[in-house]
Amino acid sequence: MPRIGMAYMVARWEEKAIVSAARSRGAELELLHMPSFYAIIGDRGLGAKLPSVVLQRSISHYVALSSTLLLESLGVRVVNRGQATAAANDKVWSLSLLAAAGVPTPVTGVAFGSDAASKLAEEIGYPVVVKPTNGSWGRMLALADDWEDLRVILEHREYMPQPEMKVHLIQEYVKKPGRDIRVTVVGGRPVAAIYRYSSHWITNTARGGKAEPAPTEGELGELAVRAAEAVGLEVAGVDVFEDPERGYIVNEVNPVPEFKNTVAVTGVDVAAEIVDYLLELARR
Ligand SMILES: Nc1ncnc2c1ncn2[C@@H]1O[C@H](COP(=O)(O)OP(=O)(O)OP(=O)(O)O)[C@@H](O)[C@H]1O
Repeated sequence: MPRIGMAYMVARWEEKAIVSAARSRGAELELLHMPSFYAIIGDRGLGAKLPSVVLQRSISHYVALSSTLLLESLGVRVVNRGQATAAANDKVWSLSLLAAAGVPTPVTGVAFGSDAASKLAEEIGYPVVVKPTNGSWGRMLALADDWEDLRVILEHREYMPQPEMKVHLIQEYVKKPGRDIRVTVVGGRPVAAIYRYSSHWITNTARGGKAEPAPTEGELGELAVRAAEAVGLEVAGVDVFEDPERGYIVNEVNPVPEFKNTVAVTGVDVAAEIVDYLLELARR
């Protein structure tokens, strides 16, 4: 049996499900607890003692990226790769890759000062969404119906000390039908999909929306796979909006997706799909 591993920080529902899926396949999944882990960059001797394939599940974007790059320097094959994780963690980077691959996305612009941001919002057309380039769980997302709203949002951002707050990512507001879609892609296949409903415009389940199964076959699944591939992700949570005129458009791709709700709603064993993919890579 090939050796596989999982880099993690805290064992959420997902990490526990991955451990059980490996156990039920008789596979040994070695747990690499990132807060206790350290290594010299490029130490191939240490790399030889580690599992040849490691799944990255660290909850912090920063730890996930740095520990992936560190493990890669030791010669470990990490899922997802560092390059893909870096791109997915940055909305400007990932949206650029999606656009280059011809994957439809919300019209998005970037401005680096308040005047420029106001001109950009005019060009995109109100209402607009302002989001951090590296956010998750819908944190710090703001909706501006007009210039007055945008002025207040930009003023708040100007006073925030974080340098990334000077990068204004402004996006058209997509008139989605009270829901969005999360497609989970593993190894180039759309394994499960759910609709996430909410009366609030932020429909992520992380904010408490309800969910239902969505189809994985056909256009939706194919688009999600193209999006994951464009960013180089092997395991991905692809967030898709339904636009009344353009149809499916990809909002973003997540490199360490949560899938508890997806499993509860669809019954698909996402953890088993991930473990099978790791085992397949480790056997190569
Ligand atoms: N341009 C938009 N138009 C309409 N709704 C949007 C738009 N952008 C985001 N939303 C809503 O806000 C939610 C969160 O947005 P987004 O996914 O960009 O934020 P996030 O912080 O990266 O969340 P996560 O990474 O947890 O999915 C989306 O699921 C969607 O419901």
